[in-house]
Amino acid sequence: MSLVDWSRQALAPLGRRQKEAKILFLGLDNAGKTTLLRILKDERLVQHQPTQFPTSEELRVGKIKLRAFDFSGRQIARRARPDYYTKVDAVAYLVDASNQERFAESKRELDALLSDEALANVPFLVLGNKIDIPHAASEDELQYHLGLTEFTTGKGKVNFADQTVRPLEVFMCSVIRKMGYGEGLQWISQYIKY
Ligand SMILES: Nc1nc2c(ncn2[C@@H]2O[C@H](COP(=O)(O)OP(=O)(O)OP(=O)(O)O)[C@@H](O)[C@H]2O)c(=O)[nH]1
Ligand SMILES: [Mg+2]
Repeated sequence: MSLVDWSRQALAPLGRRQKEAKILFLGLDNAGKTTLLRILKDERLVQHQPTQFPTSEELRVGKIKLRAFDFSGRQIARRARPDYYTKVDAVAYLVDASNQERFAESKRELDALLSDEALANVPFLVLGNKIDIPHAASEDELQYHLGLTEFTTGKGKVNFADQTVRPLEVFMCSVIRKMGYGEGLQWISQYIKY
């Protein structure tokens, strides 16, 4: 930690600042992570270059303050992330639901994340994006291809008495139409504890 960072931390008023939850936006390249993050951040729909370096943004979902981390989905960059995997409160995993050819690849990546020790018990929101494209997979089809059919935990209110399973749900969305992801983020925000 640099001296500047250290003094900034030391001077932050204790307990006054609301805690930020840490959420990772993951998924293959071209899934729509950066487009979603930009819309959440400043409501703007912008065409992006593929992400090169991780960035982070502060967001708000309801009362919850989030620090969202956006990564490159390209394979070569995926290995460089473990540093970011500590103390994660939630993962939003995006899949391009219109690109059936990459479902198997997306499943492999998702499986690797779900079995990553550092992310054990972290709630996962799977967003099936691009449903504005006519041949996009349905929610059932996507669940099937990602091998999640048996593992989703329910979209309703949380039953906190049963905390033995990792919260995991699939929500379909179209980021460019600004629909669907709001419900997903509301759902996952129930699991973010303070
Ligand atoms: N049709 C459609 N296209 C979308 C949607 N969301 C994103 N896109 C497009 O998908 C492409 C990739 O979007 P990005 O947000 O850059 O994808 P990314 O996941 O950040 O990709 P990397 O940074 O390479 O990992 C862009 O051309 C977007 O405009 C959507 O809901 N529908
Ligand atoms: Mg990106």
